[in-house]
Amino acid sequence: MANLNITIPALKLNDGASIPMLGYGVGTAWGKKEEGKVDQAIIDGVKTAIKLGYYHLDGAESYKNETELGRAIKESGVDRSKLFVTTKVWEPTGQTGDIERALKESLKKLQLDYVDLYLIHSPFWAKSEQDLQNGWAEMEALQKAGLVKTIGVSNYRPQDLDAVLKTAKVKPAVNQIEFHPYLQRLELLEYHKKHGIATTAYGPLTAVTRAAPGPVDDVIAGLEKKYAVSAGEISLRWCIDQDIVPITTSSKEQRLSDYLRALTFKLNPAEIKQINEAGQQKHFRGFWGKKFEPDSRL
Ligand SMILES: NC(=O)C1=CN([C@@H]2O[C@H](COP(=O)(O)OP(=O)(O)OC[C@H]3O[C@@H](n4cnc5c(N)ncnc54)[C@H](O)[C@@H]3O)[C@@H](O)[C@H]2O)C=CC1
Ligand SMILES: O=CCc1c[nH]c2ccccc12
Repeated sequence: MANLNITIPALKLNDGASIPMLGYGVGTAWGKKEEGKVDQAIIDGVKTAIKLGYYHLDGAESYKNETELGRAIKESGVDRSKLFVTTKVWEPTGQTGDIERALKESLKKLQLDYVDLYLIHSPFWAKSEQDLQNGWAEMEALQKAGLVKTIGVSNYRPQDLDAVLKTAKVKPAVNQIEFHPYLQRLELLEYHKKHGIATTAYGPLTAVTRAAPGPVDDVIAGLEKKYAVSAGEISLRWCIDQDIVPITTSSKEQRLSDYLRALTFKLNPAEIKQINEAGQQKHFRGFWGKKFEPDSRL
C-alpha cells in the first residue's frame, strides 16, 4: 500500500479555529445498536485512519461508539493537540442542562477534556423556535466554559439557522449536512456563505456508491481517467474545491489510503460545473428523508 504521507490541509472557521479538509466518520459504517460491549474493530478502524493521517475524527453520541473512539485516540499515540475531534449531541429534551450533561458523558467516554467541535445532531428534536434558541444558548455556554473549542449544528435548514441567528451571540461555525452531486443544497450553501458558516459534508460518495448509476457517471469517468484516480476521489475533491469539508469512512485501509489521493490534484471550475450540471438532473437523499419533507431538496 502506497503511503502518501500527506498532511491534510485545513479550512479556517469563523471563530479562528481550523478544521482539516477531510474527515473520517466513525458513524454509519459501524453504527452500534447498543453501547454495551466494546467493539475492537471500531478501535482498530479509527487507529488505522489516524495512522494514515486522518486527524479529523467525526463521532456522535448516537453512534454509541465514543468509548471506542476514545480508546483509539489514546492508543494512537498522536498528541491530542494535533487531532480534531467532533462529537454531536443527540436529541436534547429542551430542558436547560441537558446538552451539558450529554457533553460531559461524551467527554468521559472519549477520555478527553474537550472536543474540537460539538454539534447539535439535527434540528428535528425542537418543538419550537425557542427550543432551537435555548439549545444554541447552551452550546454557547459550553464553549465559554472551555469544554468545546468550536460549536456548530448538523442537518439545519435555512429556517432553523434563521431561528438560531435571531438570538445567537456566537454564530454556528459549522453546519454538517448531506452533500453530493445529487443533493447540492444551493439555497443552504448560499445561506452559509452569507453568514460565514462552514459546510462539512456527510455522504460525499453517495453519487458514486448508493445512488449510482446516474447522470454524473460519464463526467466522473472522464475525470477519473484524466487524474488517474477513482470516482470516490473525484467526489471528495469536488467537495474540497468548493471549500466544503467531506467526511467519509471505510473499514478498508486500502480505500482510506486511496482517498488521500483526493489531496493530490485539483478540479478546474469548468469540471466542477460539469459535475454540478449533471448532478442537478437527479435528486437523491440518503439520510433523514422523511424529516426533510415536504421539501427534500432543502
Ligand atoms: N450528521 C449526520 O446526520 C450524519 C453524519 N454522518 C457522518 O459522515 C460519515 C460518512 O458518511 P457516509 O455516508 O458513510 O459517507 P460516504 O458517502 O463517504 O460513504 C462511505 C461509505 O461508502 C462505502 N463505499 C466506499 N467506496 C465504495 C464503493 N466503491 N462501493 C461501495 N461502497 C463504497 C464505504 O464502505 C462506506 O460505508 C459517517 O461516518 C458519519 O460520521 C453520516 C450520516 C449522517
Ligand atoms: O449521523 C448519521 C445518522 C445517524 C443518526 N444516528 C445514528 C446512529 C448510528 C448510525 C448513524 C446514525
